[in-house]
Amino acid sequence: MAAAAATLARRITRSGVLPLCRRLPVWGRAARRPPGLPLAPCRAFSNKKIQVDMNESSGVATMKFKSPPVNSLNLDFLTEFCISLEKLENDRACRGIIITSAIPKIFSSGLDITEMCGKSTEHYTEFWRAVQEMWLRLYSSNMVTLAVVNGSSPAGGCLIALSCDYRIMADNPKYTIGLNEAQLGIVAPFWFKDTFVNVVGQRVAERSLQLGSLYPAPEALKFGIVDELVPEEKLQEKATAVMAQWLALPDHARQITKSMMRKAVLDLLVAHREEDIKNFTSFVSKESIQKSLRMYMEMLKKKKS
Ligand SMILES: CC/C=C\CCC/C=C/C(=O)SCCNC(=O)CCNC(=O)[C@H](O)C(C)(C)COP(=O)(O)OP(=O)(O)OC[C@H]1O[C@@H](n2cnc3c(N)ncnc32)[C@H](O)[C@@H]1OP(=O)(O)O
Repeated sequence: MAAAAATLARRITRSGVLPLCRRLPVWGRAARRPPGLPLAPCRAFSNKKIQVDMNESSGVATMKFKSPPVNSLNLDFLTEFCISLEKLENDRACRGIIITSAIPKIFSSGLDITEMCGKSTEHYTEFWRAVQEMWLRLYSSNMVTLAVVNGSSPAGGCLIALSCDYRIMADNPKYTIGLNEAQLGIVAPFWFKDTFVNVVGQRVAERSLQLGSLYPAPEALKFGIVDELVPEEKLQEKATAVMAQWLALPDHARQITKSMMRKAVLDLLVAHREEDIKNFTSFVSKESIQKSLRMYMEMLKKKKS
């Protein structure tokens, strides 16, 4: 796993996001199975933290986060995420992915705060490169990406949802979503901000980022952070229907449009990747930031007692 991560990191450092030519638009890739053949069975691959099920007849994979207690995004998780995404991206049968959680009430708690506390500069560098890599791959994916947010989704968890093409959230006001970095005394990086702006617009993004707002599901819908609320027991049915609607179009037109809409934001991180890593490592290494993060973790633990 570590070797695979290193290879991924090396590749991205050398050439930026996977070149578009490798992700050429293809008309209805999954629809190429010769008519009359029996439906292919589902294929699955599972690592420690993410379960992936590929339905070959629909061309849709489901990626389920299963990293208790709260699907926090640590280095191992991020590495698995990138490897799974690369496998699916290279699978000509796969046209869409549904990203969801197997942990009740939690989609993802965001970046693992322990990865940003009391570690070395080398560790922060490796961790941040993996965070960048996850976003670059997901945001630039040629597949239709659908987030099924079936629980709370702060910060990095929200970024995953925002990076998808469409977001369905469970209709439960106890579940919250948003970029709450300011509440931790840290700052959402420019590409988190740009992704957010591309979804909700400048005004909502600015206010939400300054306040570090976490929105209960109904408010998240009101501000456009998610596209639809669905009763929890209907999420799967709805996801299948939404995916079918997106996949009814020729891939190439959708893919080129998506690339056109997202290219500027992706290019910016690719061009400033090393600078962004330096910013992160020097910011997170400051004693004042370490103190804020420690206090936040303590607050999380106290909340229980
Ligand atoms: C220049 C740029 C600089 C910096 C940019 C950095 C950008 C950062 C992005 C991020 O994603 S930061 C992370 C933000 N995440 C949060 O604020 C979420 C915090 N967690 C929660 O709010 C809740 O835990 C919850 C997700 C709503 C779940 O609540 P629940 O009551 O179900 O669980 P509990 O709080 O008891 O947590 C269980 C267990 O998990 C630990 N935990 C929770 N979140 C994290 C996390 N993000 N990282 C690491 N650990 C986390 C929590 O402490 C508990 O641990 P314990 O069992 O040992 O007490």
